[in-house]
Amino acid sequence: MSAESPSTRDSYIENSVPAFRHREPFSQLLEDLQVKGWSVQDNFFSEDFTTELMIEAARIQTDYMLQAGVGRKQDHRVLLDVRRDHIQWIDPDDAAIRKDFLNAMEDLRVALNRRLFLGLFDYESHFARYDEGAFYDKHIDAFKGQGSRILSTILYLNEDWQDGDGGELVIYDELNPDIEIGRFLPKKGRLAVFLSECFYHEVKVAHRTRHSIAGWFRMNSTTGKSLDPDQ
Ligand SMILES: O=C(O)CCC(=O)C(=O)O
Ligand SMILES: [Fe+2]
Repeated sequence: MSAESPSTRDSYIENSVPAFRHREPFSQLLEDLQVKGWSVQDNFFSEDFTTELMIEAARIQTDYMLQAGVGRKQDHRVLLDVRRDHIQWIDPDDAAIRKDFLNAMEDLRVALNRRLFLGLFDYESHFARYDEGAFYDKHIDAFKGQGSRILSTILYLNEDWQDGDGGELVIYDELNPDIEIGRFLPKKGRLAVFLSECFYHEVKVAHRTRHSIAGWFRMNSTTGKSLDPDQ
């Protein structure tokens, strides 16, 4: 008998493009998170699946994208000296490959809760495009005890990304955010995951257009008095 969850098996078989390359897609990622709180995996999804997502990313026209901002809800501001990417949120009602992506991340959410008891409640995500010259200064995705974002994910979609193309994700040490602990090119199929409250990170200036899907697994911060909407 296989130990995998039924939902993983279902999405492996039923998606038009299978999301995962094999039947134990999460084990290394879960182990890394348990040991060090972050993980970078190459070829996390099947090649065809990532290609479909890249085609989708390239189709989004600038008119339908937002200049990304900083802060949530009423604190939201566009600060061009801090970040320069354009984004488009993925909607739970979206169809086709976007839906398949959300389903695959739902499988990951269930696996994370089962293995690591993270209590992840939902997932919000957006396509992001960094044009030549765009960057995102060093920042943290959630402040301790304040945010509902628990785990950050970024899937990179860029074919043939070379050293000189810039746009690296830099991750800083949890205890001493002055120390760089990892630097990763945004290569097609690479997935970066880290605890949102623990790791400062930054996107270096991109020297060509850089596509990705950034997302956050969240806990449920809705209380009887106030609703905690996504985005
Ligand atoms: O694209 C990346 O490598 C990181 C993006 C990021 O840090 C964010 O959107 O919060
Ligand atoms: Fe971030």
